[in-house]
Amino acid sequence: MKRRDIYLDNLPVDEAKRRFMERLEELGALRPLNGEKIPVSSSLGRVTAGAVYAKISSPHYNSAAVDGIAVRARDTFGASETNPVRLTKEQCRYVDTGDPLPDGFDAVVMVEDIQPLENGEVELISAVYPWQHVRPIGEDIVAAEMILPENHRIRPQDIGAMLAGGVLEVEVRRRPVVSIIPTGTELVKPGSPLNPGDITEYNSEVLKGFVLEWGGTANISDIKADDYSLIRDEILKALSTSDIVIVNAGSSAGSEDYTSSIVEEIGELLVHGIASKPGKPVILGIAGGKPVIGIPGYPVSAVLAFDLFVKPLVFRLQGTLPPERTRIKATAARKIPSKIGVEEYLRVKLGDVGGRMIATPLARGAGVITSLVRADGILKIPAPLEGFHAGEEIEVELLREKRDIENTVVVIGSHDLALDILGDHIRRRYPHISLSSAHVGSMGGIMALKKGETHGAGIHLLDPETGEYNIPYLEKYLPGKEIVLVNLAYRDQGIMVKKGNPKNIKNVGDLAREGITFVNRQKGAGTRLLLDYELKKLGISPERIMGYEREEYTHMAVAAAVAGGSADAGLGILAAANSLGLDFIPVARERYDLAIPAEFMGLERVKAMLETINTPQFKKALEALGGYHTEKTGEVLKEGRV
Ligand SMILES: Nc1nc2c(c(=O)[nH]1)N[C@H]1C(S)=C(S)[C@@H](COP(=O)(O)OP(=O)(O)OC[C@H]3O[C@@H](n4cnc5c(N)ncnc54)[C@H](O)[C@@H]3O)O[C@H]1N2
Ligand code: MOO
Repeated sequence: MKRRDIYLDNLPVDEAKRRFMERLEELGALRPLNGEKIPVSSSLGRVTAGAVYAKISSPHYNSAAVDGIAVRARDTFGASETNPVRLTKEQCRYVDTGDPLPDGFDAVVMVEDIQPLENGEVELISAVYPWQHVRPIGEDIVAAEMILPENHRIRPQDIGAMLAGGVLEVEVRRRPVVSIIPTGTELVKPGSPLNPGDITEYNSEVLKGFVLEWGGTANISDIKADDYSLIRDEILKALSTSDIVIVNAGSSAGSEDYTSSIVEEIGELLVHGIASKPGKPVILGIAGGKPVIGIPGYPVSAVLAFDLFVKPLVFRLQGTLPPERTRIKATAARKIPSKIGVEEYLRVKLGDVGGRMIATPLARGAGVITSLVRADGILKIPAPLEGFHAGEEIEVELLREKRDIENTVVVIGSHDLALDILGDHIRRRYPHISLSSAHVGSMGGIMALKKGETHGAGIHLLDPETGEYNIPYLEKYLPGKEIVLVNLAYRDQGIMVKKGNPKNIKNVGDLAREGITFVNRQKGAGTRLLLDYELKKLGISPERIMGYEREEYTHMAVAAAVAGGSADAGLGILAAANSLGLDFIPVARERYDLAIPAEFMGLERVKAMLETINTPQFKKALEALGGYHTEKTGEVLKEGRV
């Protein structure tokens, strides 16, 4: 009979860590690994397994520190401008920087400070003291002196010091070996044809990448199906060849989640389940004196749990501690709710706007690996908190350099592929500048402008009264604010339907037909306002559209819903339809603008953005998407107080 594992614990993260580390410590499993001798020239990044001592002194002879003449200091005593001292040929020798100091000499005078005379003699107008401008034996390193202590991560300058000290080989800690076992009957190797239910196995490569960054090595085993004895045998094999064993997935409460029972059978199960989100179903155990860790299957959970529990081990086995991430203070852009009793790790985007660091949360789903790709930082919400209010000060751990964030222009508002292309083109022209765009709809963009949280808003808001785009909304919501309104493009909006238009949808009116399911955009999205405007013109009430309430946040998400078959139609841009092979029924040509507060126009990153918008390369790339029109692209449509 299949046994279903139920979580044993819901331990606070710190408590789980303490329990695990203390037991490993008791067993001696955290002792730094033994050393191995390797050439100094390939020791970069490795950790010394013992102190390193110099074999020779550096310099190993007394050497001239400058170009000039070697002298005996006492011969120069008393020299002054009014009483120059004359040295004979025997009393001086010309030397270059680095030359050995000739026998019997004890100082060097810089070539600039001597007055050569015709007969080979020289005149000095100031005295020198003994050993002036001489690098004596051992100035840098004295033979037998300690160059590096034990447990020191070797840097380029350390390599220089060792080689100068005559050390050619160094004893470094063996790299910790981490075995990673991907499990799951649904998993297939990257590149395999994908049938419904198949999942591309990529966690192991992500985890391996981290192990390498941390100084270890990783072995990835073949994918193991969800089978108790297969997984157990693989763990036993891995224990004999590695220092840490990771089982990926199968850590939750599913009927095929065996890891915790296996750990109980072959060793000691210390923790199953922590009060963290993501990362909850972690398994911490020990077998054969080595850590065996069950890491959740969802990619973000996997990365987080790996960071919490495996990173410290990889560093400890090398005799070091993990580096700490930089923390900065930021302001929460919106309310960030969180469940009490669970420590939450939220990925956030950061924007440096008007002197404040603004943090906007990214998608929370544990399966959204791109939230980690896009994240600038991690916000840890402590278990006792219910989250944060909008505007509250929070502390964020940086995943990117602060300088890169400070060189990022923030555009919040409606989603448009043109922004992705713009970001790419800005980076081509200015490698140090990036564009970060958050997709909250046109109205969300205007609100972000109002709150001073963005350098620009991407908007396409049609005023149903006047038929005018954007300006009436700026006047209404940002009265008196100095704004520069720049056109990004005109674009075709239309109904996206499956290839061949199987439901024969011809216009907006058809969306209300029996049997048609629709997928909408979120409230405040310009595309949704356009739909409402078109429906109103036709006198169709939204309730008649099946799926009007279903909201997606981007054109691509709407296109994906249509391509995936969960909706028959959705409103969006031609480029989104094209990219997923959908048919497109044009509805309107609309104006998509960037609204930029005048106060930001002087910023280098904003200037770089506006300059890039005006390049022929950018316009050409936009046109190539299909459905974009660039006649007005880059044109300032309004400037000044609205
Ligand atoms: N009834 C409950 N179900 C679940 C709970 C719960 O508390 N009660 N917790 C959820 C949480 S939280 C997580 S996290 C997941 C993790 O469960 P597992 O560790 O058992 O992982 P799987 O269910 O096997 O996989 C989850 C997901 O990730 C994909 N996956 C797995 N391995 C890989 C890999 N190597 N590369 C890429 N993707 C991978 C897998 O196919 C699934 O889609 O459990 C919840 N369930
Ligand atoms: O805790 Mo799971 O790890 O949320 O996704």
